[in-house]
Amino acid sequence: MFPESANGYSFEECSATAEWLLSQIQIRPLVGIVCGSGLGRLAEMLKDQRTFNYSDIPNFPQSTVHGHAGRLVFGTLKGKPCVCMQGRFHLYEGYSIQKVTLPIRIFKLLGVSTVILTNAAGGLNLDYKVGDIMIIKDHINMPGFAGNNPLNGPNDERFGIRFPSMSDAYDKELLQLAQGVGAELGYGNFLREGVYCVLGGPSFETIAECRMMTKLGADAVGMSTVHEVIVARHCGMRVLALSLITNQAVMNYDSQEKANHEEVLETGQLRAEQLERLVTTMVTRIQDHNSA
Ligand SMILES: O=P(O)(O)O[C@@H]1C[C@H](O)[C@@H](CO)O1
Ligand SMILES: Nc1nc2[nH]cnc2c(=O)[nH]1
Repeated sequence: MFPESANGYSFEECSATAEWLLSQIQIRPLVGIVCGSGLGRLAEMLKDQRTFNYSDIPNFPQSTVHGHAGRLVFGTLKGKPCVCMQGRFHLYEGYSIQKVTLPIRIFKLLGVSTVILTNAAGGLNLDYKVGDIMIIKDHINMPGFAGNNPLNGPNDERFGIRFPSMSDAYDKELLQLAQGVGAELGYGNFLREGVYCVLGGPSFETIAECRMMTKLGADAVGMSTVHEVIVARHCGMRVLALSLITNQAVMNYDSQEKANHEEVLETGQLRAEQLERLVTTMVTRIQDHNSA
């Protein structure tokens, strides 16, 4: 069925990883950041860094994708304690969905209350341009429709409830803050708000699939984030998620365009600085909450 069966890491295993990390660092992060494909430079903005290779962290999977460095970076952004994943895990790497989302539970156990996720995505909305930044207001979870949900398996109430709502997945206050900060920074003409649709990847989508997703109400398509959002909300953290539109999804049979990972990484480089400024400014303005 799905890789490595339904069961994830136990609360005790997650706690062991979190305690190992806490024993190595002085700071107690309040904000957790996940960097999308080609967007890892964000982690370099942190001051007083303490960096761990994923290979050195107990229970952590390894990054296998170009553009995902595979490092967990602790530090401060304008004085606010943060932890940043410089590289995330994806279903198509062959990891179970529980393994893909393990770091989010570790964030929670480290004391994080707000999670900011970034990703690279294909633009489905015909008004979107390459280089637009889309604040995610909602998602469509395609693997979830097929029964692949990170909360499958026994529920441990120490993380969260059995049946969490997802109608409030994306925090409205953070979304407004992102809009406000974006306007202040002069990003008005490339800042969007829309619906992200996740697929398993690693193949990019067909023209018919893109047309279908557009009809379903998706504005952008990608291969990550949603599973992390579900796990973050399950354990009560607030979520903001941003998609960088790195390429236009191919919607026409006459088109010669083909989605490719190189273009995704190149667009990441072009907009990295603006995305970094948006995230860092937001982090300084976030009010701390203990839970959502
Ligand atoms: O980690 P993200 O969602 O940013 O990565 C996207 C999806 C694939 O991993 C890759 C395709 O180019 O970029
Ligand atoms: N599925 C998918 N993921 C992406 N990540 C970046 N661009 C794309 C895309 O066009 N499709």
